[in-house]
Amino acid sequence: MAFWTAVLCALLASILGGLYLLGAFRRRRPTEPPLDKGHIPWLGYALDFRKNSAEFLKKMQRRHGDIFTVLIGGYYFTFLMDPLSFEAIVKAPRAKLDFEAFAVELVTRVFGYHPCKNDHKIIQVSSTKHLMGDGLVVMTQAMLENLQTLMFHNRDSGEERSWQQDGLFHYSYNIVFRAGYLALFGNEPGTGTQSEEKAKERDLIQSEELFDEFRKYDRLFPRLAYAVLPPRDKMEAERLKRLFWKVLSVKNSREKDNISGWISNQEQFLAELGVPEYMRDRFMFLLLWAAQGNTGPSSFWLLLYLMKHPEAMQAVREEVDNVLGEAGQEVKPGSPVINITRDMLMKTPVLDSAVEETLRLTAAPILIRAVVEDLNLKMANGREYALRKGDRVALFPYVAVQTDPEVHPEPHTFKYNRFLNQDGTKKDFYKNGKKLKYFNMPWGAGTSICPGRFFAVSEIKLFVFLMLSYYDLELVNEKEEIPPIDVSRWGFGSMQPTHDVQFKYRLRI
Ligand code: HEM
Repeated sequence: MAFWTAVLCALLASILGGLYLLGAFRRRRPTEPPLDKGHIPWLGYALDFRKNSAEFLKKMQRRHGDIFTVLIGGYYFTFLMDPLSFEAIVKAPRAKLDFEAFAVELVTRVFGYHPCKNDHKIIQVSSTKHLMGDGLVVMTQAMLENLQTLMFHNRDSGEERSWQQDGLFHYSYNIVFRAGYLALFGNEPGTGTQSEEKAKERDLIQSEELFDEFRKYDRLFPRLAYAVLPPRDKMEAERLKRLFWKVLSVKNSREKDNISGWISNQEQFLAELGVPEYMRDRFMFLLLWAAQGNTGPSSFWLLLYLMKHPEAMQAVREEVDNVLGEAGQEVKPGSPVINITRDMLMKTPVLDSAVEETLRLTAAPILIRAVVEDLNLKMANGREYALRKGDRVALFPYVAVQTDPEVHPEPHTFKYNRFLNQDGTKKDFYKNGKKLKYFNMPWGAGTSICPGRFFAVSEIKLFVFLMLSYYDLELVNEKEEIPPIDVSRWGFGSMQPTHDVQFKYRLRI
């Protein structure tokens, strides 16, 4: 009898435990945000969220207002949709809201890298030194040289004087990815003129191959991150991961010239902390992904918007020509390639606004923090909400602010000078009559803000600068509409189009 009682108790306990895990007992407490668990136990709204996060969140916002908690794949996410209240999340101390807990899981799954507790600090220190200030001057120069090698390697062959055709997304992503990769991870070594030419040739070939493999991984990435890859794609992702670990390995990098301080410093820091070499190889893959997965797509969108908006193209072209003129440079036949310095890139308010506008429309990260201890969240309207330990808090600025018509009128229209006042100074943005601190958040915010943002903007601007200075650009079909955003990638940074757009380019001189 006692035996059967024990079995019954164990059964009951496991059923109750199972139901608890499935979220059956969770009820909204009086001070908590509205709770919506959906209809599927444990999964909650995972399928709707995964299908189109932006549409799902807009629907929830209409239903529940500016703060709500939803169940997604076993986790309770509280979404805060009021940008006036973002500060409370962004500035919360790590002891209360932690961004790393979530990142650890993702990074292990997608890069095979097991984070150590100093990673974030190492990234921050190296980025401040090498991707900002004086470090950025060096990186801008390296990026420029590699862009020029890739874009003009057959300049004298006469080939580029006639119209060339390509997909604009493919072209932009390819060039910006490869130039960024070479600027960060170094070039093939070459000594003497002959072998220098050979080294450049090897750079061209190797970076092209790497880009092809990167794109394969890129396409798998959203489903890999959500852990929903079918077995065959999972195997392919595994193959690609191993390939990147090998190509970017510490051992291979020792053979390179011009490896950036950003890469070598971080590798050295990890080595000093005793992180084994095979794990450092994996970290390099993480860095490649973070550094090269967004800038190419963003460059594509910017060029496309400029081509679809002649008044924007004209304004940016004029600015680029003026900056070149002021620096005493001109693009003319037989002249050496132009030199674009960091200083020159600081004198382009119109291009800056066009970049910012492009990112507003096409960069859509989701910021996620784990709630480390129970806490009260104070909203800008004075209301307070209790957040539970173990839940997650999330911001999706693309919906909450970047496309809010009150903050950015006609939010889905590209306006190249949206971020500028008449006198060329930077504009302020308001909601409910209050000035917003967070009105565009392509880089995230707070401790997890993108440490490569200044370099990223330099990369995009250099690319556009060169494209506009050297080439006439036209869409093959001028009437072609701007393609929609691929909604499967919401939350991962720069969005990609559902399909490419054919364009033509020809040397202007
Ligand atoms: C248009 C281009 C880019 C966009 C839109 C972008 C956006 C972002 C965002 C939204 C995050 C994380 C936010 C979060 O988790 O809260 C991030 C992280 C990061 N980004 Fe960027 N990024 C870009 C380019 C770059 C470049 C060029 C580099 C480096 C050369 C870079 C390096 C990193 C790194 C290392 C992290 C992780 C930081 C950490 O975990 O401590 N990014 N980026």
